[in-house]
Amino acid sequence: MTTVLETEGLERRFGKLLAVDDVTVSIDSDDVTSIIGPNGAGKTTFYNLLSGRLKPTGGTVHLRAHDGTDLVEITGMEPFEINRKGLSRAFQINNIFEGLSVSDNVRIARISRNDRTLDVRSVARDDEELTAEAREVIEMVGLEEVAETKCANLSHGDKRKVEIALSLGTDPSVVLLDEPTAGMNATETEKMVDLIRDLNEQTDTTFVLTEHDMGVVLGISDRILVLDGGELIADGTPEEVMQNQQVREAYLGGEA
Ligand SMILES: Nc1ncnc2c1ncn2[C@@H]1O[C@H](COP(=O)(O)OP(=O)(O)OP(=O)(O)O)[C@@H](O)[C@H]1O
Repeated sequence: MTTVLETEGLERRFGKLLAVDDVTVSIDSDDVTSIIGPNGAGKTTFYNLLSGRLKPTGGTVHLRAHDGTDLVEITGMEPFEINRKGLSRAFQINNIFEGLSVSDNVRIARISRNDRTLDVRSVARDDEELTAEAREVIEMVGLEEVAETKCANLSHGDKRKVEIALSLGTDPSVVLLDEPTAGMNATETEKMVDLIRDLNEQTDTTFVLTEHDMGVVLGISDRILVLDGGELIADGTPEEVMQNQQVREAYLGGEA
């Protein structure tokens, strides 16, 4: 077991409200981890604290960088710095350049990763390397057939794959996904679940996701973290979490 991401006593207050309340977790690199909880439980705030969009009012966050052996503290860093350290958040499609092809989108993600500038000459000079790197990422997510298609013309499912490709293009140690199957039909959902599981197993990247669809959560997760009222009320395997009485009451209304 290798810890890739760790929070200790993480807290975020908004006035009197504790949106994230003393959350301590360590995420294992072998696991696909899902974060669930009812509306307002603190999932988005937790993600925002991990990715640097919000500063915590207490506690710490540590990350194992892609090429590093030790955990480094990322608490309070700016989002771009955290991204450079190896934590990438895949937003729901809105960071894709719709007018560009899949391949060009991934090339841009690689350029930002490699500290290359968007200067045309430097892109041209690095062209072969960049193209090979982009192709590798595109193959990882299974978008070879639409590599030269403009993103605006892709299906919803393929756009979500591009979003994952953009994250992978930055060589992350951890990718945070926001509801990766939202808006997908059953076939697309199944393919996305398989893709995330395969990538988690076959790459050095660890996937963490928030998801409302319990079918997806149970199908994809090695481990589930349950937030309620900002507190971590359960942390375990799907079986353990589904058996947890507090989870049944708080999250599933005691019906499960
Ligand atoms: N910027 C903010 N200012 C004040 N309160 C906030 C802010 N952001 C979130 N909150 C509050 O913090 C709590 C947690 O919200 P958060 O969005 O993190 O929950 P969530 O689990 O992501 O919910 P959902 O599933 O509905 O997206 C809620 O009570 C919310 O109203």
